[in-house]
Amino acid sequence: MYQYHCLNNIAEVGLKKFDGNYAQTDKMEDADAILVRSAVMHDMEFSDKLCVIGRAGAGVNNIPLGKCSEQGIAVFNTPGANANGVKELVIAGMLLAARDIVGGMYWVRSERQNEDLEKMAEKEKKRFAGTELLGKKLGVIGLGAIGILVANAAAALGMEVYGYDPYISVEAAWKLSRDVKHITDVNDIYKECDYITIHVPLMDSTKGMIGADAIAQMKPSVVVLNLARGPLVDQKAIVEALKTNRIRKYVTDFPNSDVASQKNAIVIPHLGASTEESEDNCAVMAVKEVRDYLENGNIHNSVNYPNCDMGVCTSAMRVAIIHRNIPNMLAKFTSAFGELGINIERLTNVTRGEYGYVMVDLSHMADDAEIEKLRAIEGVLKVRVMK
Ligand SMILES: NC(=O)C1=CN([C@@H]2O[C@H](COP(=O)(O)OP(=O)(O)OC[C@H]3O[C@@H](n4cnc5c(N)ncnc54)[C@H](O)[C@@H]3O)[C@@H](O)[C@H]2O)C=CC1
Ligand SMILES: O=C(O)CCC(=O)C(=O)O
Repeated sequence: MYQYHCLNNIAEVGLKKFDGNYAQTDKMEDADAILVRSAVMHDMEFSDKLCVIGRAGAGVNNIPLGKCSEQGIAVFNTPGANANGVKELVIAGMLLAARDIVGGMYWVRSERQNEDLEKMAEKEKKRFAGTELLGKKLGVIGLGAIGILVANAAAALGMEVYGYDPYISVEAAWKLSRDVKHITDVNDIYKECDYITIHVPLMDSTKGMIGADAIAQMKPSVVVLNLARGPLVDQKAIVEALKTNRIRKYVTDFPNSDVASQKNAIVIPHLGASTEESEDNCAVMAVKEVRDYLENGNIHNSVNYPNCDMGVCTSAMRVAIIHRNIPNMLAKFTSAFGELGINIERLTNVTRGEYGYVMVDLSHMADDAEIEKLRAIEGVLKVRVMK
């Protein structure tokens, strides 16, 4: 029986994918698996029992990846599962910035008892007028699951789309509309575009990516959109730019008091992935990944360990070993099994950066004492047995 613990609300349709071999626990220390959305996990301690964290979403900046890797805890996310939800909010954000729809709605509400409302509306509407998206230049920074959808949708709306992503995957490049102009210098986006939207992960290398230098190059009429993570945009610089009308609007999904106090900020309470569809997709994908890992040792969409798939074990026993990626590890494992007189029927060894992962299907069951010998090998971080 496996136990899982939810740090956030995880959609029911996903939790239902756990079968009778799983029970939910309120105690994190008892869990084999944790499911999480945005809860910040950096100060949490993890028990030796914990094998896997399933992030029902894309960003993993709330999870201490280094600590997890060192403790042999696999971390998964759900690439693309909420991308459409975010894309639609980005398009909505551009529309809300282009015309003062919200200001107009508030005005109508404030005058709702006025008998002349209909007539007044025709007179007052010029205060809320704006521009169209058609023909405007949109710069998309980061062409992953979300950036691609935004770029393609904007191109379909008749925008001139500039795309920048020096690390774009081949698969992503195939999905990108041919109407999207490939930009190799992000400064061209800052200088040229009427709308700029950022869709990169928050990492040391991307923190403050849009700062005072970038803003200084932008047109004063620019709208900057950040539905990725607050700190990607230097908060002091953006507040200053809003105060001095150096930019037209800032649309963000990440509220803080300073930004929310600015007249030209459109601030949303982290709603990008808060749609029924995105929540369901993320939960279902996360549970699937967690189950495949716990039951079969297979790794898909891990952000800290290499992908690995040996299907379902048909041998007497499967052993999965997370280890440091240092010389001679494989030789130590195979000779350990040899000394025990256990035949290896299948073996996969994959590495990623500092870590390696070995899965072996064995002809005979190894007992607990024999498995302990594997755990004692220097460089081994976690050993799991699946029968
Ligand atoms: N507001 C919300 O509710 C949501 C926000 N997000 C945020 O959006 C981010 C992106 O999500 P996805 O598109 O699903 O991730 P993704 O991993 O599919 O795409 C990220 C892209 O950024 C690119 N990239 C990395 N560093 C870059 C740099 N310095 N310059 C340009 N491109 C760079 C990568 O090559 C990759 O193509 C997530 O990391 C998360 O922080 C994601 C989902 C929901
Ligand atoms: O679960 C959520 O609502 C947060 C979504 C998000 O920010 C992400 O997937 O990176």
